[in-house]
Amino acid sequence: MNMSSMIEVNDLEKSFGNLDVLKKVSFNIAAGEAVAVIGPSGSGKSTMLRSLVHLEEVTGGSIVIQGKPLVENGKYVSGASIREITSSMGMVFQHFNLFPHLTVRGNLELAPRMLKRESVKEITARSRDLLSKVGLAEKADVYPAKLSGGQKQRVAIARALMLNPDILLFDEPTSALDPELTGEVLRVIRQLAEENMTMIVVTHEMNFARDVADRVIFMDNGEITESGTPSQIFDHPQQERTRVFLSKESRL
Ligand SMILES: Nc1ncnc2c1ncn2[C@@H]1O[C@H](COP(=O)(O)OP(=O)(O)OP(=O)(O)O)[C@@H](O)[C@H]1O
Repeated sequence: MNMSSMIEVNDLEKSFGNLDVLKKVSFNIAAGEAVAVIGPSGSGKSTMLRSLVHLEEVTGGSIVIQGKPLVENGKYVSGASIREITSSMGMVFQHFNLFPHLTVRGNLELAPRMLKRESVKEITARSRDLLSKVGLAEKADVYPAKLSGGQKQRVAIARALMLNPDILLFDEPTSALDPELTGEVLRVIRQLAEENMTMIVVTHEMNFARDVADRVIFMDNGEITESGTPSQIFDHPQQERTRVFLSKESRL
């Protein structure tokens, strides 16, 4: 095993009935790498990401997280190990998934308080720090309904950071936002990348993928058809399908 490998995926397969959504997908993510996953709608990007945190069952292949097997021969390991392994990963969803009945601070503190790994004092200190980090210190006692989409997503990122994840997974974090609100969210993700957080970002934001990612993975029809530096993918795409996709992406 490569010791700096945070995620190793080999021949991952997923079918919904007759539909093969992931067809022997393989990739590695190194510690500190920021990887953007791009590709046409329905190509399997979200399914791939969700498989890493057991939000999907898979039908074949293996996943190893920080040297620990999570999926072997298409089967997740036992329940306790799944929770232990997936707890090293934080996930941010397209639709924020905040708890509407909890304040911003309540959203951040819920999981750490339930886990009881540290004192309430430590938890409240960290939620204050993380809300400052995402520029929302003054919103701690507000309910999500009172926030803009961009603010909600920044709360969701702070919440994901509360459990000190080693890896962050973003599933189209700006796709539900009005264009004028994407910048504030992308800035936070960019800052995390600059701090060398290991991350996978599924995105339709081509400029972001080009500027922030260390590596870009292109998925098409359930397969990784290209992987390389942003310059390799955007300036010299090898595959005709990649060229067609990039030329159609209106935000490029
Ligand atoms: N629960 C499900 N049951 C059946 N089919 C599903 C299910 N979830 C996803 N699919 C199908 O799997 C395929 C891949 O979906 P996925 O969401 O992973 O693609 P994607 O690349 O993330 O697309 P997008 O960019 O539109 O979000 C699609 O054809 C989708 O319709």
